[in-house]
Amino acid sequence: MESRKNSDHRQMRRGGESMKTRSPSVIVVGSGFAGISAARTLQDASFQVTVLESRDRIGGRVHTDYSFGFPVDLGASWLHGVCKENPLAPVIGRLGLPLYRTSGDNSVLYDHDLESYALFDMDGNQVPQELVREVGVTFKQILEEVKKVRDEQDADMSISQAFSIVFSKKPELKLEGLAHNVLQWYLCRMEGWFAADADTISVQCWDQEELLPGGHGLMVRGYRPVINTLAKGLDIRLNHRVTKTVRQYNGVIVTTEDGKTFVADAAVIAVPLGVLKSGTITFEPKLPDWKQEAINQLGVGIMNKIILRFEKVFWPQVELLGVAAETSYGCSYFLNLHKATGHPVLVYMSAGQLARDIEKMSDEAAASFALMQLQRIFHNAMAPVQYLVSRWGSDVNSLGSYSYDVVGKPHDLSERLRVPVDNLFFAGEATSSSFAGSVHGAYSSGLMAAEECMIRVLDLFQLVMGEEGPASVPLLISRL
Ligand SMILES: Cc1cc2nc3c(=O)[nH]c(=O)nc-3n(C[C@H](O)[C@H](O)[C@H](O)COP(=O)(O)OP(=O)(O)OC[C@H]3O[C@@H](n4cnc5c(N)ncnc54)[C@H](O)[C@@H]3O)c2cc1C
Repeated sequence: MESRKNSDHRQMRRGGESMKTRSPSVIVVGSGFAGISAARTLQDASFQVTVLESRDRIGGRVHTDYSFGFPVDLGASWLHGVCKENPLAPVIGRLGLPLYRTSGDNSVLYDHDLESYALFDMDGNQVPQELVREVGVTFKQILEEVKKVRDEQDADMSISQAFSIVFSKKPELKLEGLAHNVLQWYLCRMEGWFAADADTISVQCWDQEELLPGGHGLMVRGYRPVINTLAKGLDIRLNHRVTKTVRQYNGVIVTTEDGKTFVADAAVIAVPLGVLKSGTITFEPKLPDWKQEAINQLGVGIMNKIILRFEKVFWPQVELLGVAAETSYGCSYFLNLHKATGHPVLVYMSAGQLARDIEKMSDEAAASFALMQLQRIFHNAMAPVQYLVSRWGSDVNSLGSYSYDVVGKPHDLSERLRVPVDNLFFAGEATSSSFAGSVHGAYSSGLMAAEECMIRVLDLFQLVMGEEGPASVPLLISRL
C-alpha cells in the first residue's frame, strides 16, 4: 500500500494488482486500543490493513513502563466494569491477567471503597474515618440536589455553579473547617474522573455516562499484555506521523510527515481528540462543519501521574492516601500500588489545572512536588529511588488525557465525532457515546468503526469466492 507517487498507486491498484486477488485495503491511523481493535477486526475479516503510528511504540494512552523492573501504567490502569459484559473481558480473561478490585461500587465518584481511604489534613493528622464517611454522605446529598437544580434550569451550568446554588438553597449542606476540606477532597476525586476542573464540567452531562457493573479493577500486570496480544500479526509502522488524508471517490491517500504516501479503499482515524483539535492532520476535502464543530466543542481534560518507587514501604496499608485542603486544587491523593502489586510504589495523580501546572515543571521538580505532598502526611517520608512523570497534555501524540463534556455544548458531540465521512471512519475513546474516556470505550469504538467500514467497503466490493475456493484470497473486486 505504500509508495511515494500517487500515480504509482493507481497503477498498483488497477494494473499491477490483479482485481481477482485484491482484498479491500484499510489504513488505520493510530495504534491505541481503538486503532488496534479496528485493525484486528478488519484483518481477521481478510482486509489488507496497515497501521500508521506516530510514536515508537503501540498503545497510545495505555503505556505500561517496565523501567522499575516491574510493570507500572503511566496511562490507564483500571478496568472500569469488572464483568463479562465488558468488551475487554474475553481477552483479559483468556490471558489470565489478574485484577485487583479497588471498589465493588459502580459509581463514577467512588472507584475506591470508603474503608480503603486514609485521609489527612494539611498538618498530617489523619481525618477520623467517621468524618470521611459523613462528608461522603453529604457529598452524595449535594449531588442529588445538583440534579434538582439541573431539572429546574434549561441552561447548562458547571458543577461549581450548581454547587453554589445548592449551598444558597440548603446552607446546612455547606460544611465548615475540616469537613469543608474533606468535601473539597471528594470534589478533587470527581475532577480526577473527568480530568477537568469542576468549573468546566457540564452539569447536564456529568452523570450521563453508562457504567458497566462489577466495580473497578486495577490491571496488576499493566495493560501492555492486552494490547500486545491484540496487535499480534498486524502490519504496524511505528514512527509514521500522519499529516494529511485525502478522500477520493474510490479511496483515501494518507501522507506521513516524511512525505510517504499510503493508499487504500478506506481509513480509520483513531488518533486522540486533542490531536484532531490541533489541526496537525489536514483533511482534504475539509471535514464537514458538523464534524469539525464536534472536534472543536468536545472537551479534552488532563490527568497525569507521578509514579514514585521507594526503597521500602513507610505508609499504612490502605489503597488511597489523601490530603484534604481548603480547595480541590490544593487537595491531593496517592494510589498505593503496594496493596495491589506488592511493590513499594505510590502514584500521585493530578487533574485539570493542577495537572496543567505540574506539566510546566521538570520531571525532577514534579517528583519533588509529589514528595512534598507526601511529606505533609508523613514528615519522615524518604525520597523516592526512582520516579516516572507523565505529560499527556503536552505530548504531541495525545494533547490531553481523555474527553469530557464541557458546559453548554450539545450532547451528541461524541456521536458526531464517530459518524464516518465518506470512506473515513473515526474511532477512539472520544467517539464512544457510552464509555468515553475509557480503555473499553476506545476498544469498542474500534470494533464499531471496523464493522461500519466493512459494511461500507464490502458494499462496493462484491464478495465472491475465487475459483480456487476459500484457500485463495477470497475477495474479488466488482468495480473500478
Ligand atoms: C493518566 C490517564 C489515566 C487513565 N486511566 C484510565 C483507567 O484507569 N481506565 C480506563 O479505562 N481508561 C483510563 N484512561 C483513558 C484511556 O487511557 C483512554 O481512553 C484510551 O487508552 C484511549 O485509547 P484510544 O485508542 O482512543 O487513543 P490513544 O490510546 O491515545 O491512541 C491514539 C494513537 O494515535 C497515535 N497518534 C497520534 N497522532 C498521530 C498521527 N498524527 N499519526 C499517527 N498516529 C498518531 C498516538 O501516538 C496513539 O498511539 C486514562 C488515561 C490517562 C491519560
